[in-house]
Amino acid sequence: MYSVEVFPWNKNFEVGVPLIDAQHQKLVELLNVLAGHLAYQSDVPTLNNVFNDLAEYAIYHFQAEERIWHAFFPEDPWETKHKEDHRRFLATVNRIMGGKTSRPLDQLIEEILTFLTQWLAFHILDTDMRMAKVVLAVQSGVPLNQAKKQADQEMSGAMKVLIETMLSMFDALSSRTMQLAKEVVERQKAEQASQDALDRLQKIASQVPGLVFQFQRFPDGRSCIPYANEAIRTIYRVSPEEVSEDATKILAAVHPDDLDAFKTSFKVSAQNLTPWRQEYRLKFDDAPVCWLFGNALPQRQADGSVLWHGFITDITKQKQDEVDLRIAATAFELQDAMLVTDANNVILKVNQAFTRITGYSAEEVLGKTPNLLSSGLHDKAFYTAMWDSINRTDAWQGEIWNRRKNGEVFPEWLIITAVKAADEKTEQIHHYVASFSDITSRKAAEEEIKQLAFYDPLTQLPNRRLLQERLKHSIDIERRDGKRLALLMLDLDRFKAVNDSLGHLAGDELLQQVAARITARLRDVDMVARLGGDEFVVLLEDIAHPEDAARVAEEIIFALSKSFQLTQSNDVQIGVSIGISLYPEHGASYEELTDHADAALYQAKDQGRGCYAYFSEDQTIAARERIALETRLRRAIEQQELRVFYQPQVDIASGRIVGAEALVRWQDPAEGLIPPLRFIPIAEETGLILDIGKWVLRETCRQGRRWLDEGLPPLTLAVNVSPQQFRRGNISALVEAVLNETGFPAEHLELEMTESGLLENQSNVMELLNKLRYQGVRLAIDDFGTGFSSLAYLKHFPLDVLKIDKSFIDDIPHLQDDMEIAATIIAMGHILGFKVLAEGVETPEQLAFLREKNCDSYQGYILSPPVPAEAFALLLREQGIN
Ligand SMILES: Nc1nc2c(ncn2[C@@H]2O[C@H](COP(=O)(O)O[C@H]3[C@@H](O)[C@H](n4cnc5c(=O)[nH]c(N)nc54)O[C@@H]3COP(=O)(O)O)[C@@H](O)[C@H]2O)c(=O)[nH]1
Repeated sequence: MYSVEVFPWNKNFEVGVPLIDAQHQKLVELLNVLAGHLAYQSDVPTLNNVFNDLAEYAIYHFQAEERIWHAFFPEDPWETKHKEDHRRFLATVNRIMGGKTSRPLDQLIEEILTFLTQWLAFHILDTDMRMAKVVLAVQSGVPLNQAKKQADQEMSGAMKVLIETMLSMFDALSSRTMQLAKEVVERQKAEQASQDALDRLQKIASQVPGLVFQFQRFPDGRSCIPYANEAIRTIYRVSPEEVSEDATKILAAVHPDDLDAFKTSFKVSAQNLTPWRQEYRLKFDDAPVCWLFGNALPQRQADGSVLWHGFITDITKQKQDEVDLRIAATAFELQDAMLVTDANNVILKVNQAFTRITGYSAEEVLGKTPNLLSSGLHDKAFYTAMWDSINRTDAWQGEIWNRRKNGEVFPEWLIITAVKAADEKTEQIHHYVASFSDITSRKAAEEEIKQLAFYDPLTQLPNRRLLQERLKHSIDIERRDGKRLALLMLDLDRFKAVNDSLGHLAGDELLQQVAARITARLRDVDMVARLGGDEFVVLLEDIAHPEDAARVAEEIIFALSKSFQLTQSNDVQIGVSIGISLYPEHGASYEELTDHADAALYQAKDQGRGCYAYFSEDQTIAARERIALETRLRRAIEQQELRVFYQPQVDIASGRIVGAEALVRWQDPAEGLIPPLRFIPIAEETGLILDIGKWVLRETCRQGRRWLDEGLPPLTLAVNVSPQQFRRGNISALVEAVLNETGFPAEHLELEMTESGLLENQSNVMELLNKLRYQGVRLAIDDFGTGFSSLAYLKHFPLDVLKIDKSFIDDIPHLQDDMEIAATIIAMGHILGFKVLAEGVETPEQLAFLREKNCDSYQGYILSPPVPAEAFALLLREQGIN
């Protein structure tokens, strides 16, 4: 509650009646409260309350007083006047209160205060005091009138003086006291307002990211920080209090390299009263350097000092970003071409290196896609794999061929990186950054290095190192696949003589031509290497038979035996010796195979020039024999030394010859009749079987026609068809041509094929057999039971005859198993609709068994071995007579 002590309660105010004095004291309190409200300029509602309190209390007090006076002065004029004074008091207070809305508040309060003061002086200190004295006298037994006189006398002197003194004091004091009170209130309000403003500012300052401060510099050089927000603790590591009187600690934190500039900047700002703006660093031993930016406005102070108000922000991150940007900008303009696209692959930015490498300026490519660089050398799968990688791993790098503006295609090493949004959750790609370098020269250098490291500079053939690596790799593959390879070690004969007589240049030229001739004779999968001097090595991969290596060796020997045309001489003759080692027979490493091929080379040389030898002598002999036989067989075919023999096929039920199997023989002029088992395998290996098969078919059909024309009974003539014929020859076309050519009826021709022949040609065998069937030819399965096929499998093929292999017949009737197998084949064959023929029947027991098992037919020595056509015709004729 506001309270200004206008009238501090005084003992002199007491009338002597305790009840009344207590109430007077309360009234004076209310008076002072009112004065306080005047001083503090309270609002109307508050004043209303005070007035109401005053009026209520006055009424209460008046009633108390009046009851006392009435008890002592009933119907006395003093009592009447006293009551009259009380009514006037209330009327005056109500009047003043009634004017409170139309008059200035302080005027109103002053008026009531004046009134109350006078009331205190004239009513309380005079009337009430006087009446109290009377009451006290009457109580002590003094008659009323005498008591009144005594009271008048007592009140006339000192009390009057007191009242007047008090009133004049009030006049003098009240206005000043009120004035002072008003000033105090004004000041308090102003202070409150400025405190509020300061609180607000501090609140704002505490939220400012950075340091808000005042810095003061005095003419004598001292400085201090009168104000700093809390940020000073984290930035400068001091409290605002530590530097409020002395700013030295701040200066101590400034980086030594920036200190002079820091001080100078304040000096200049102070001199010119221009804003202080400065970037500088702070240095603490235990932390990285931090960058600050300060900005403050200076004001000259009355004492000559300068006071800055401003703020300092930490710009370390910004500085780092600037550095990063500078680095990025510098990096962007380095040697590698750079290209930035948006998420749709539209080019947004390229650097100068891009222009230098591609020939396209930035203006020419911005807004386009990198497709304009496409060389067309990569297929769709390449780009699909590339984008797959980018989508999966956000990056791709590799070699790619692109096209320059001038059309030139060039290799580049390309790195593409997808740039995603900072918000990792969205995973949204915003840009692609590609950098690439032209690797034309690098590739050329790599190629050159590779060439030097792995190739012989004279012949451009692989060198020892490359051979070694390739052989190692090949051994791994062959081992896995169970295949074999051969290493041929070559040594040129008479090369030294050429070198010595015609010079090194001629020698070099010869070596180059030798390299070319060897290369020309090899398959793509093979390799020829030059180890140095006149030493060459040939690596043959995946060879089917050991003698294949010998064949290649012979071809090379032959190729190098022809004369060479050199610049200096037209007719240079050399030769070559070749040593052969085989994997896996002769070794399983480069060292073993080369050592053994080398050893074989010495053996070859021992046998005279222009020879080859295997590491194993047996193999050399076998290979040479086979090759010799092959050579002879070729000649035999040319010389028409082949013959067809016929072995009768007999119907078991009737015992009559119903057909014959055509079997080839070689009638060698020197050696005599050579059986097919000696030359058919070689013919298969070399492909000669195609010619032989063709000849046998033609010869058989011609003979068959002749027999028909001679009136012999019609027969089924069976011709063997090798797997090679199925695979490589167009057997259906051949059959058609031969039948047309010879006039032999298709239905009398039977083609025999082995199970393996069928299995090897699975993909198109059904189609082929159907075709042959359609042509009217009969089809038989030879050697049934020796392969892996089952009857269930064979039933799918359009076959007519099953030929039980001789091996199941041989031990009948001695081997129960074979008998059961033969019986089963016959039974099952019949169920599946095939005719069954037994091969190699030599004994009556065998024949009896077959008859018992209802086998359809047989062939075998029991009747006749294969015989020439004339002999077979005799058999037929004899049968006719019988
Ligand atoms: N692709 C071609 N293969 C042919 C051709 N001519 C023959 N051959 C195949 O050569 C293999 C050996 O034939 P060959 O020496 O003629 O032997 C046949 C018969 O002489 C022999 N045989 C017949 N009956 C008996 C007998 O009672 N005892 C016995 N020890 N041998 C007998 O069986 C051979 C017939 O075999 P097959 O062809 O399986 O019916 C042989 O595999 C011929 O196929 C040809 O022109 N092309």
